[in-house]
Amino acid sequence: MRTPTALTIAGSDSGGGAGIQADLKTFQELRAFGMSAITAVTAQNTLGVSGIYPLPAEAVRAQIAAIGDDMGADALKTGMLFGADIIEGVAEEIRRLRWTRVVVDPVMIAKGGAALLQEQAVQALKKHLLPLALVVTPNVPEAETLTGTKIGGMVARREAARRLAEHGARYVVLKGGHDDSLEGRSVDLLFDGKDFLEFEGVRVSTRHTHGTGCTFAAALTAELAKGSDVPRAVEVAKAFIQAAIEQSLEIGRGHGPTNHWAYGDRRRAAR
Ligand SMILES: Nc1ncnc2c1ncn2[C@@H]1O[C@H](COP(=O)(O)OP(=O)(O)OP(=O)(O)O)[C@@H](O)[C@H]1O
Ligand SMILES: Cc1ncc(CO)c(N)n1
Repeated sequence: MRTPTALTIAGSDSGGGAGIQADLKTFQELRAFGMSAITAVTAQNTLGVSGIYPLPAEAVRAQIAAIGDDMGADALKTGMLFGADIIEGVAEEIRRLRWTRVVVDPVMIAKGGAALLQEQAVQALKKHLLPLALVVTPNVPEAETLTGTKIGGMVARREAARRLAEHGARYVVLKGGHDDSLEGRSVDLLFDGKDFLEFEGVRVSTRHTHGTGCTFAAALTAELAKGSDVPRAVEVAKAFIQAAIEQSLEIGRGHGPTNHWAYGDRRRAAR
């Protein structure tokens, strides 16, 4: 069998819990060959972001072109893109290379409040990238920014998912990490343009949730690279992040990373 390949176009997290580092660890755990195009370097740990150093849009395009013109990618995800010029360059490369298994994680703000996407870049994301997305994976605040509406509970989440699909994304996963209206549960909503599916997990009481969104989207991308359809890929991604949050590593003094090998450990133990 040909080796499945997965590409992440995202920012580097020096702390290793989010961004490129979370993505590559997740790809590896799920047996997809991981490749990366770095958009920005962040100085970051479990306490917060202390520096952001974006790369020129040209450098991001060159990395994507180097991969696309030789190795190809069975699926890709985008994470922190920072600026409108980077977004436009990424969108042009995705179109040029005719990549279709595209997961757009519309990363905007780090847990500590640092802006990972410039305000004026939100329009560029909507205009250039959402139409290329097979799946878009906003959390609740990101969906609020993208739709310009306040999202209070499950009914509002469904409405927001419909609106996001109108921007061109084929599937929308509106994640539930920030929705504490459902006591004891964290429920992700999948919309395919017609029907809704819900993916439910037990809400873990922990502060170690740094990089949950990146890790979830990376697991989804790895499964798509291996040929899964979107609902199945979301199911695996949900199980992957659930294990990674439950089996926390207790690293750092703040919001620690999730455990990227927990899902694999569970699978091996179950055999
Ligand atoms: N405390 C929790 N317990 C169980 N699952 C959780 C918890 N927090 C988040 N999740 C799950 O983790 C995944 C990511 O969701 P979340 O909404 O937190 O993403 P995010 O805000 O984009 O993450 P980040 O910005 O930290 O990378 C979803 O599948 C969500 O249901
Ligand atoms: C580089 C990077 N990407 C994404 C996130 C969101 O978790 C983060 N904190 N850092």
